[in-house]
Amino acid sequence: MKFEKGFTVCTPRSGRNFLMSTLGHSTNIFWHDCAVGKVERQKLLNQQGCVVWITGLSGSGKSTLACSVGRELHSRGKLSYVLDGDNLRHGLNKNLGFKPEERTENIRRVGEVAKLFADAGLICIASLISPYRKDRDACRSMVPDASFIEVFMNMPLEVCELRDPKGLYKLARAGKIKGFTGIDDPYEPPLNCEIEIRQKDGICPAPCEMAGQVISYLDEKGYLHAH
Ligand SMILES: Nc1ncnc2c1ncn2[C@@H]1O[C@H](COP(=O)(O)OS(=O)(=O)O)[C@@H](OP(=O)(O)O)[C@H]1O
Ligand SMILES: Nc1ncnc2c1ncn2[C@@H]1O[C@H](COP(=O)(O)OP(=O)(O)O)[C@@H](O)[C@H]1O
Repeated sequence: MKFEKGFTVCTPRSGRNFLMSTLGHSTNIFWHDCAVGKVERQKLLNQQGCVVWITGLSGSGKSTLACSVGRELHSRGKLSYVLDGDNLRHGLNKNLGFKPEERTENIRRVGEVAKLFADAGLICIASLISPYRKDRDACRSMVPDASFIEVFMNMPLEVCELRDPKGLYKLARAGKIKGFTGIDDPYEPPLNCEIEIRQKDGICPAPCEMAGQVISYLDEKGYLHAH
């Protein structure tokens, strides 16, 4: 019997029903449910698991915002975890470079990890350039119940380039880094983000102000309490 796309209910000799599936390169794999589910974990933590996905150019302030939000949530007794693109490339994603298909795989993996953290009941804050719209949209569609909150760091390239804390724009302009986002690799701004952080009268909001914008959104949408 077909259950849903890719899944078949099978009843082996034990008599217990399993969902058997074929996904990607994996065949004959089974989904095992556990007694404690997301709802119970969320009650324990008094919060709703979700993914706050911060996207923007290098130097736009993604990591700064991610850490400020994490600190503010911690001070309110809420459990969060930051998945930072640069940091994950030191471990989980160290076999990936910056070719388009490698960035796509980078985003896919982080999307899957973020989905697990959200299922664990945490407020998962992912901060990656994630320059391609289709990759971000794929992550959005992985997370259930519309609990994917896309935050666009809408900082002009000139501001990011002026900051250049790691000297990477300088290297990219000198042709010493190829395929640098915003210079010779595209950044596709979101069309449907939940939150946009931008300059006001040519001034970037302070980190605590940017974090306040995200925290207010989470509070208004009920993520900071169990339902
Ligand atoms: N070619 C190229 N383009 C953009 N960025 C580069 C590149 N090479 C190295 N770096 C450094 O890698 C950090 C971005 O990693 P991400 O995993 O967030 O990138 S991506 O989402 O896969 O595009 C990025 O960190 P942030 O400055 O924090 O964004 C850079 O430090
Ligand atoms: N709101 C802000 N106002 C002024 N400077 C900022 C702000 N946010 C970040 N910065 C500075 O900009 C630089 C890049 O920030 P960072 O968080 O590392 O960006 P990203 O993670 O997008 O590369 C850092 O030097 C940081 O101190």
